[in-house]
Amino acid sequence: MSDPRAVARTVDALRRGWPVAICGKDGTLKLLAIETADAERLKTFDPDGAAPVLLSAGRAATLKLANQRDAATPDGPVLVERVPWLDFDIATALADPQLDLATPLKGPFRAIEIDAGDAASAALRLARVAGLLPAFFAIAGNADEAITPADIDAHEDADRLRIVGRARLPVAGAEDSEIVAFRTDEMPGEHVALLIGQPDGNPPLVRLHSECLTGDVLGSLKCDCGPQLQAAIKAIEASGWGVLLYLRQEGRGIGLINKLRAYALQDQGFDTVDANTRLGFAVDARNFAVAGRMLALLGQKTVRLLTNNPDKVAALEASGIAVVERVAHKLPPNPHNARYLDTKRDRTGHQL
Ligand SMILES: Nc1nc2c(ncn2[C@@H]2O[C@H](COP(=O)(O)OP(=O)(O)OP(=O)(O)O)[C@@H](O)[C@H]2O)c(=O)[nH]1
Ligand SMILES: [Zn+2]
Repeated sequence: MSDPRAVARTVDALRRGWPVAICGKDGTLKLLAIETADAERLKTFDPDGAAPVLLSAGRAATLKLANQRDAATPDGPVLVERVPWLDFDIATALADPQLDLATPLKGPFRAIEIDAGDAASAALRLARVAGLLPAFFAIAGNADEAITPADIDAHEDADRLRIVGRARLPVAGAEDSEIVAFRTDEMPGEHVALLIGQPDGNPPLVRLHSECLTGDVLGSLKCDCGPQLQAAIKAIEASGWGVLLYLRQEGRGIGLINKLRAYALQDQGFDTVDANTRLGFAVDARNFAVAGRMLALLGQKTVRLLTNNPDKVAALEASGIAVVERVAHKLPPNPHNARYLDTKRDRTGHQL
């Protein structure tokens, strides 16, 4: 029986810099997240200084470790051999690509075989759930308390979402609106839907908006999120009726802090795609099954979708929602987001 609450406890431990353990199909790994560790914690966790460093394939590629990996798992996690000079500071530099320009890495680093590959892959997923850099000290061996990869999957299971509250919410541009809030028992993020207007027999116009604190709240010009959010409310209102889903998937699912790390890499010249990859994340880590579940709970299984992103259409369809029309949602560029929009068009298949 998988236990999603165990993941909540594990995420909490990771963020406090405490060791955790994952028991996979092929072995158990005891893990210490590098981001929240320090030299003293490392000494307690690994008195012999022998724990290898677990990194993502994307980070390993930057470190030129990719070609040393087991050919059977080209996208899998990478384990870096621990040698005496690989101390806490060097491990931190391995973990965080923001430091690459300031502290050119020494090396040579050597990738070694991973026995507990299932647990290692799960550890990288867990880092994303915790909003941490995907980099750990990892020791193979037994642990008293360990979560399983299935626990992590259950933690993200959209089917566990339910409606927990609703109220009338007139908003600027759409006075006849109702807000509906969703959550699971385990996840801290509370997704909301704004139901705009009244059903008129036609499929609702639906917008899936992913949280962007910088764009939605602070008016960041680096992306198009803020204007897209406001324009979506207006477009739905003008169409008669529809639903805006506000999904708590900040930074395309990697969390605010990791998105800001991606921004720092963008300041160094990398685009939005390469920044995510260099940090060790997928280009898009969002789970749109969440949106499918929310629409199903609202009784809307057939929609018109406001998006330029064909992946959103495909993902909604895969979660059982019929998308009868894609409606373009383009906003004029500004000097700060022109490159971001070009990258969306050229590298992530957005129809712009
Ligand atoms: N990781 C990362 N996330 C970003 C970046 N810029 C914006 N975001 C996030 O991207 C999400 C918005 O997604 P977009 O890719 O802009 O657009 P989309 O939702 O895929 O597509 P549309 O429906 O066509 O707008 C929000 O969660 C933002 O926080 C970035 O440079 N890096
Ligand atoms: Zn944004």
